[in-house]
Amino acid sequence: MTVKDILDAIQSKDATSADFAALPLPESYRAITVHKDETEMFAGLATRDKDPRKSIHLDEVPVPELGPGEALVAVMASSVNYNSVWTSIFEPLSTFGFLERYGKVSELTKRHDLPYHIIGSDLAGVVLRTGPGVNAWKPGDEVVAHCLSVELESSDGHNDTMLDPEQRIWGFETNFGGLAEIALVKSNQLMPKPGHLSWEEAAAPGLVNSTAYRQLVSRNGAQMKQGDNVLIWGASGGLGSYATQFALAGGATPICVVSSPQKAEICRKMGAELIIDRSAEGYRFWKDENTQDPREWKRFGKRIRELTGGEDVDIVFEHPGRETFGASVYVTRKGGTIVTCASTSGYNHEYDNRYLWMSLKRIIGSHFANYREAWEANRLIAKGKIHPTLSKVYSLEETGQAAYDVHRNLHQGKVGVLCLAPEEGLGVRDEAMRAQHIDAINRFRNI
Ligand SMILES: C/C=C/C(=O)SCCNC(=O)CCNC(=O)[C@H](O)C(C)(C)COP(=O)(O)OP(=O)(O)OC[C@H]1O[C@@H](n2cnc3c(N)ncnc32)[C@H](O)[C@@H]1OP(=O)(O)O
Ligand SMILES: NC(=O)C1=CN([C@@H]2O[C@H](COP(=O)(O)OP(=O)(O)OC[C@H]3O[C@@H](n4cnc5c(N)ncnc54)[C@H](OP(=O)(O)O)[C@@H]3O)[C@@H](O)[C@H]2O)C=CC1
Repeated sequence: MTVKDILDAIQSKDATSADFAALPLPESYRAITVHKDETEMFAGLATRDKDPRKSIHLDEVPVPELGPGEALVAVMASSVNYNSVWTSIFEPLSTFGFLERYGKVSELTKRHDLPYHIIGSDLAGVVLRTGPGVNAWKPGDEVVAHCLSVELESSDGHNDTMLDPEQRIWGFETNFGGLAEIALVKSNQLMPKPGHLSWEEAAAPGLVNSTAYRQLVSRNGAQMKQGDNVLIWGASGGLGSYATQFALAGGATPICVVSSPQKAEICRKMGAELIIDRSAEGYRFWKDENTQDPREWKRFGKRIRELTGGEDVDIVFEHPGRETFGASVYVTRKGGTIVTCASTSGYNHEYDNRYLWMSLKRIIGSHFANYREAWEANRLIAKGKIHPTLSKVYSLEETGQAAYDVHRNLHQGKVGVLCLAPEEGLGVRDEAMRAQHIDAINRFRNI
């Protein structure tokens, strides 16, 4: 039995759940990995010069044992997230520490502590097997998976599962991720695959869409409302392309920050009208490595006021971190919110706290999403209210290049990866709905 037989079953129109359940599992499968004995390979290099193409490998690996509450999924497509870039450059720390720590939780979690890390935090595919205690999903189900892995043995996580002390990001802080032909997930990561999308389109939104939903829309985040002005950094990037759609769909006004006319055009195509090209404007929020320039914050704020007709922003959707955070705090309206989920340009932020406390602003930390938030975000995709922002699709063999593109900010929106899917465009089950939204689905393609 090989993965080819699995693919044949998925592509045959009449395979039933019983047929999938009867398919023997292969002994091994192909997966994107980083290697524990290479974690020092980039020592001494600047972040920018650490090249994911050198650390990312395509290996044949054994199928992991299936535990209670888990599912093995045949992965048709996945996508590249920035967390896989971090893993591949071993920053801010090697992810093998996470696997070692997880391996100590129980006899079963020991499986995760391996000399290789199978990475990837998105997938679209078909359930192959479910473990004991799984009733909601069965072999043959077409699914996407969100990346929240929780144990939920402590009371702490039972109001909001993101607060579980054993909360992990699957494929980053756990092994057996989605950039592979087969993945191991907890069954409470599974959600229905939107029928109007191909495998690679369905795999693209997952992580960033759920994150942007919690960060901007959810009561756990900024609770955006109609009429809010929302400043969105990297508005045509992974997170930003969903934040922009949420702002528009929710009756808010996005002020999109991008770094090229091409990216500005993408934002216009999404329906945004207020756009700032940070490269063209030449903002230098830092005079040197240690000193910010408040005059530049003010120049940025003035530009926002010009665009909004004199208003400041209610919410800043933050993730660049050190480079922009001082400006983000400054330009937020009195009583407004800066909601942050990352620090791509550096995690030691500096801002002038007088502008925070005197103007009663709030900083909210946000991280991924709980199952319900991920479900609601996926539901919006399934209803055609929010669309994938897939630009380019790579083969599994080319994942290193795909991660390099994201690391170097050469991409737009999301970058997809075909895993078992032999070509793009497969897996669409609802052609009528697709036809209704085809222009929006293709907005980011091949630009
Ligand atoms: C969905 C996608 C998301 C993304 O893309 S996010 C971007 C990528 N992710 C990242 O860049 C984050 C990567 N992770 C990290 O950098 C680290 O992961 C953290 C900085 C988040 C945490 O570091 P750590 O070393 O794990 O945590 P500690 O808490 O500093 O150290 C653990 C030890 O410190 C003890 N400790 C914790 N809090 C306290 C306290 N308040 N007072 C005293 N001790 C404390 C603990 O118990 C434990 O101890 P013991 O080692 O003995 O188990
Ligand atoms: N905590 C969480 O749950 C999550 C955290 N993240 C983190 O968020 C970050 C962004 O992820 P994602 O959106 O997928 O990445 P992308 O690279 O797809 O998009 C980020 C965008 O941010 C902009 N940007 C990058 N650097 C700077 C800078 N120095 N100043 C201003 N803008 C900048 C770029 O847009 P432009 O050049 O056009 O301005 C870029 O397109 C990563 O660090 C990632 O790890 C991501 C998802 C979930």
